[in-house]
Amino acid sequence: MGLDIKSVLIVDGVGSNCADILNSHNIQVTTKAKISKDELLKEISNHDALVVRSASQVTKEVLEAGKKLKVVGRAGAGVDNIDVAAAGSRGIGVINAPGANAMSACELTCGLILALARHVVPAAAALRAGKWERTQHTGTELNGKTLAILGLGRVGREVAIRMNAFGMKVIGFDPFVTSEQCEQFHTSKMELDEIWPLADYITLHTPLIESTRNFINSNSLKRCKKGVKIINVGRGGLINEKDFLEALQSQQVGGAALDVFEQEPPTDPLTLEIIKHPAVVATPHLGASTKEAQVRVGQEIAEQLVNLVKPGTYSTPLAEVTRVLSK
Ligand SMILES: O=C(O)[C@H](O)COP(=O)(O)O
Repeated sequence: MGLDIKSVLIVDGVGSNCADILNSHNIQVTTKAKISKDELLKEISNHDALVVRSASQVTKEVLEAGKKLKVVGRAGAGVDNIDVAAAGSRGIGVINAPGANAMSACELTCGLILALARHVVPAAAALRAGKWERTQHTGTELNGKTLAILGLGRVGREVAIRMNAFGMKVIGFDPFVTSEQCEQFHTSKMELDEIWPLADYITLHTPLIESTRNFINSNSLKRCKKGVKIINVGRGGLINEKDFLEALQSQQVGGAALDVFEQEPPTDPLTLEIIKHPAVVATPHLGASTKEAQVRVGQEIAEQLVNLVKPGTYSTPLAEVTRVLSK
């Protein structure tokens, strides 16, 4: 017997295919591309399930207001915007679509590494402003440089495969991946202490949890090569922004490409100073923002929800973050 899900609230601009699939199974859908915290608190009481991307914060308060709420679906990978523990203690399941946007996040990461190496963004901005600057934008080759990947999950290992093809030496850190597994994607597994002094580029692909918060801080940065380049398409909280700004100002960090921030959209003056720094390329959390990824995440979440109502309808496996649905 499946869950009784009659009405789903979909927010944060999740692809319309998600609603179409649910509708085709007679599940009612209310879609609000943008929703304020107050509106969410009010609206959630009418629904059995909620589908979000990263914009909405599914706090304990929201979960408590969801009197009928049985499931929260994350149309994407990271569940750091959902209070998973509070959901678990209320018997609310949390599901996600962990692999569905990995390729898009990987491709943005690779593009940003190339953009940093060849000064693409500042050179293009100068030319748009009418300045023909060639010597100022002499870059460096990636061939022979060392790329450190922190977090060798779905995104990290795809980045390893592609940047290896550019002739980069790929080293990586992930306590949950063995050296033998790393060999399959041409990566040398190392401890963090070994990685800092070797890396020319460091890219972050760990989830944001207590042990990874502020992973990049003054201590780690001072152990890096002067001029190290940092790419973050993971989560803003992985970098201590105060320490990072200081490292940019002292040129200890020689370049950075940042797609995610501690607060989104960013309003903190310190974050804004980082974004405006000439050595920084900043994008507005676009890692998963491709047509293909959005179709996949919308479909995966909708199919998982339908399977919870009518078990076995789709072959999509349940990506359950909380283990409460089966209780
Ligand atoms: O965790 C994720 O899946 C990515 O950061 C994408 O977030 P988004 O769905 O808000 O684009």
